[in-house]
Amino acid sequence: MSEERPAQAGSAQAGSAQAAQAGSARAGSSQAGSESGSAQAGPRPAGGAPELVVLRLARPYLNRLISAGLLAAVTEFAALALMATATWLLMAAAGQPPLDRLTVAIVAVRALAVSRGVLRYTERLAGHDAVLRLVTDVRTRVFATLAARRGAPPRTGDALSRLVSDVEAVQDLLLRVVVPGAAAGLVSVLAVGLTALVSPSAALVLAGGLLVAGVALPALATALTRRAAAEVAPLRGALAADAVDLTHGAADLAAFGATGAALDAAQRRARRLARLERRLAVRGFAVDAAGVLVAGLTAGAVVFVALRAGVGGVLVGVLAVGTLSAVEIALALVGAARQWTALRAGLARVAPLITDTAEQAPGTPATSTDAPKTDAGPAITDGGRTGVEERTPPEPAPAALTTPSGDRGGTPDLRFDQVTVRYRSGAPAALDTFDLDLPAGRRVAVVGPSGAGKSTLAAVLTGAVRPDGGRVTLDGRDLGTYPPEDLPAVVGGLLAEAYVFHATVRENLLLGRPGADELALFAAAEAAGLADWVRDQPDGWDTVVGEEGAQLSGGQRQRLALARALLAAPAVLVLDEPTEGLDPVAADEVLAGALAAVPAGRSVLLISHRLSGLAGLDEIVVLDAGRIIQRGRHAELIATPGWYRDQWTLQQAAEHGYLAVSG
Ligand SMILES: Nc1ncnc2c1ncn2[C@@H]1O[C@H](COP(=O)(O)OP(=O)(O)OP(=O)(O)O)[C@@H](O)[C@H]1O
Repeated sequence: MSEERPAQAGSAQAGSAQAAQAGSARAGSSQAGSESGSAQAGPRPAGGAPELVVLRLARPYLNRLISAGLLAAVTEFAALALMATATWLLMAAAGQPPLDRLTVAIVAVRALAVSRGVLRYTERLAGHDAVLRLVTDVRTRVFATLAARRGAPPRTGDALSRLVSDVEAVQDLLLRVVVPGAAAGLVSVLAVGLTALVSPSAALVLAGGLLVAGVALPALATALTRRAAAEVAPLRGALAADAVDLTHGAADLAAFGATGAALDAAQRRARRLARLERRLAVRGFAVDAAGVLVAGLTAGAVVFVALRAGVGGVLVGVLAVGTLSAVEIALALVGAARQWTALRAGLARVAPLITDTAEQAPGTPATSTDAPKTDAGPAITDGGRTGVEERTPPEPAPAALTTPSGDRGGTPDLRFDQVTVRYRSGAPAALDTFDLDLPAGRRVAVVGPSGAGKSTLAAVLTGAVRPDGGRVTLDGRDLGTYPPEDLPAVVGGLLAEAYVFHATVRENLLLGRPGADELALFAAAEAAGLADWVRDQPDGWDTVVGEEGAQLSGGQRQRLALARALLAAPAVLVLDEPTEGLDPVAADEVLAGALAAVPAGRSVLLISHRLSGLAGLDEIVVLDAGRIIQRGRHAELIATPGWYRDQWTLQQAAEHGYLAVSG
């Protein structure tokens, strides 16, 4: 079966060229390495091969590691000696010799059987003692490097994966590869030496068998599994990152109708991982079976040669069993090689973080291994359809926000009819018999104190919360009867605390309208007050915004989320606190820009705790504890005693001073 290339996996996962690019970068960063015959997942760290970087770090614990290796060798040798002695005892006893001739062997069998357990325990103790000390050092270094990369931190899922599974690769390298490998090598040499004392020709045959078991088969195992194994660790990292996006960004994915695509991408990745792991297991078992065959053939050949050399019957039996035992010990190298192959990608990911600590200054962009762009999730866009390649955005041509390409029909009339929402039975209603008409083209604001039920209204509209009573209809059709995938095109927009994905600005915007052209992107960014910032970035639309938009200011994050909602341009646009985190002047500008950008004929439901900028709206509804306590236009409401007028006065005073209000 031919190996699938990571890039192909990426394209399959995301179903588009752009996603393939991101997917291959995320899931297959090791491709280059594997193609060039190396299983590394990224560039070679400054300190050389990843294994050498790790082993160099192990220097302070060298004595402990050597002790562990020697104890492992003695343990294996004790096992071999036990088998050989027990065979001699059984075969010699068959001849019914005087008991005193067997005494030494009987005592030896007992001593070896007991000591094997004790030795194994001591070896494990010594090995783990050294390795756990080393792993603590490695974790500290990795953590320090990740923490220092404030300029371009890796994703939470990815960082977690590095801290946990990749660092465990260091542990496994020593405990499962280096120590048992060294022990197997040492015991093999001893076994050949002892056999040579009995029959040099049998020793030669044994040496041949041991070379096949300890060198040829491990090399075969490495060759058969290297490429698949190199893809597994980055895929696991990508899946961890998917989990972060799918959980933290669930509401936004749903609001833009992208949940299915994101889930599909994650599932494709999970299936790819399962396929690779199955392939690794099948090839691994095949090599194991070949190992058993080699053991049998070597034992047969040793017996044949020993008999021809005139070795006595009892000793031939000892040689046969000893050979089986020795080859089995050498076969541990196959397991070590497989482990090594599986560990290499993880080691390659962790090694730069060990060597980086000193060099990586805070704020320094990450190296290509960690370039956030490579980690950007392909699942959030259905990209590859923009055709926009320029690194620096050009000056935008004047453009109005256009609606998405598909004809969605006219704007439907939205109606809330006695809607009641209760999050828990017995708890006060978050929305209590709420009524609202939003005919096509109308613009309504819902305001009210914290906890009044404003965001609950948005949640009902996006289908995230189902009413306990009453109806929400679009052109008379119950909202609940719309397929979830159709709803975002009709009603949606900016949710409270919108999630910004660790991807480029472009990819974040395209979540709103996959395939939007650059003109549309600019129009939305302009309306949200983000375009100047994009133009100032060296990477323009390809600027990576960091996990949850960490590399943006709070205001920029909000503008990005607003631009995405404006780009989506559903028939009924919901804007939940669109100016949250902006200063009053910027908030007024952005709100005015956003409302002006909504095409005529589309409806707007604006949710806000800020009352500035609402004068042009058709209606303002004041909510308190889920109930409507006031409604009317801005001019009417500030002329009427009540919550709205009080709040307006307070907010104006806070923003402009009491003199401005009284004047
Ligand atoms: N997921 C939830 N589970 C339980 N109760 C909730 C949940 N979401 C909101 N509530 C409750 O419903 C009521 C209305 O909350 P909602 O978030 O709609 O208010 P809000 O007007 O948007 O407030 P704010 O302006 O502070 O965001 C509150 O009492 C809140 O505690």
